[in-house]
Amino acid sequence: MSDKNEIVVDDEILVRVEGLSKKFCKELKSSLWYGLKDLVSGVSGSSEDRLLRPKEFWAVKDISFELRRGECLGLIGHNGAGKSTLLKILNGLINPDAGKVIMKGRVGALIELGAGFNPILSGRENIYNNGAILGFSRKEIDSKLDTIIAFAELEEFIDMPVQHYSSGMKVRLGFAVAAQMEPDVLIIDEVLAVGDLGFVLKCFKTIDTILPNTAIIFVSHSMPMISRICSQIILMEHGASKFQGDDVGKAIDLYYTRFASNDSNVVFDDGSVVLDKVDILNVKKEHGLAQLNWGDDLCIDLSFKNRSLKKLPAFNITIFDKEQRPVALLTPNMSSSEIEFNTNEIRFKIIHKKLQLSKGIYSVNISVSNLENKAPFLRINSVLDFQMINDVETWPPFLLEANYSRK
Ligand SMILES: Nc1ncnc2c1ncn2[C@@H]1O[C@H](COP(=O)(O)OP(=O)(O)OP(=O)(O)O)[C@@H](O)[C@H]1O
Repeated sequence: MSDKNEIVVDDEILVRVEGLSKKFCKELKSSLWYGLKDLVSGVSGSSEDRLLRPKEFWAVKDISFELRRGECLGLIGHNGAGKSTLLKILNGLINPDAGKVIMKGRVGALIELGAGFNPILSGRENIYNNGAILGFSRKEIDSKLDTIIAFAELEEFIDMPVQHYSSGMKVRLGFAVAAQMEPDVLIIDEVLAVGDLGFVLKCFKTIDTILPNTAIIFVSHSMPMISRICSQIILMEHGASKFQGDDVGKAIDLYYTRFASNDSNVVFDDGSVVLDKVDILNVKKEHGLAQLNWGDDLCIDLSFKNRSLKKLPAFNITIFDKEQRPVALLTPNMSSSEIEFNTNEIRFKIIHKKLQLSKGIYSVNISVSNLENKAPFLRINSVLDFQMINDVETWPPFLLEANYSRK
């Protein structure tokens, strides 16, 4: 087996990770006992490292990747998938049980809110501390200080102890230090989500600026953010890689598919009408999920039991994307609409021709209300999910058909 020092990292590759694994124990008592046993027997590095003992599990399992300057790796996955643990190993905060990490150059990291800061020191003193850790001289930090403080927009509070900063202020300072110190490798965990929109936009602008000279590893649950900056993705599940590659759209689709559920949620119900059946017609289904090709007709079949309505109500069908943003409303019915309505049931089909929603998973909310005064009778969220299939990757919610012709 080759020794860690023998591996030659080619010039361009800034991060090389090989077969990285980390196990944790679910129970404190066993964890302490194993820790003691490992200390005594000095098993670190032995073949036993690859085996799980009772109550242990793999938080990170056999992860490998390479990253060059200008590349941004997105780590995505459900809560507890192992993303932060992987980042902490990369940043040297915890040791792996197996595998190797080779990093080149200066590593900037924004991992946990406030981590890397001494809470009793001021923002200014922390900038000097962090700069020194990154290998900058006092003179070099002096020359960057004003830019960092201005970027963090903390001029007024820079001499206040960091323990009194708000979450957003800590993130501003952390990102300003990490990004303005010209890192070769920049590691960013979920923390950006704490900043306000203005700061997040500023961070993205900075990431765009430094990316050509930096390798970035970025963890987020926000798929718009991931798709905005990442050139490759690892989708983690229970520590292992479920998908790895540069097809960012495919990775995000897979991520969303894991959260697709048929659980509907009644949010308002006065008992006057009951949903009996809802389905999408003329589609193929995979694992119960209706699949439409881009440009297909959307045809929803609906039946309600009528308990007490005397008049035809209004039906509002809203389509949401997987981030739960409303993307479209189907035009509500009018009193003249051809809906089968009687004292027992209400039945109809609702058709939208040539649906041009972008690739991805969507859910449908239904509300039934009084046609005249809009008073609600029934509202059900996520009454069904469907998936739009398309070869074309698009991030805006619609891919609208367009014809190009001579003037
Ligand atoms: N020090 C620790 N001791 C024991 N278990 C730990 C420790 N740190 C993390 N874990 C466990 O490892 C697993 C992975 O956690 P991790 O924080 O890496 O997940 P994550 O993908 O970053 O999740 P999230 O999206 O919630 O931030 C979880 O089951 C967590 O409980």
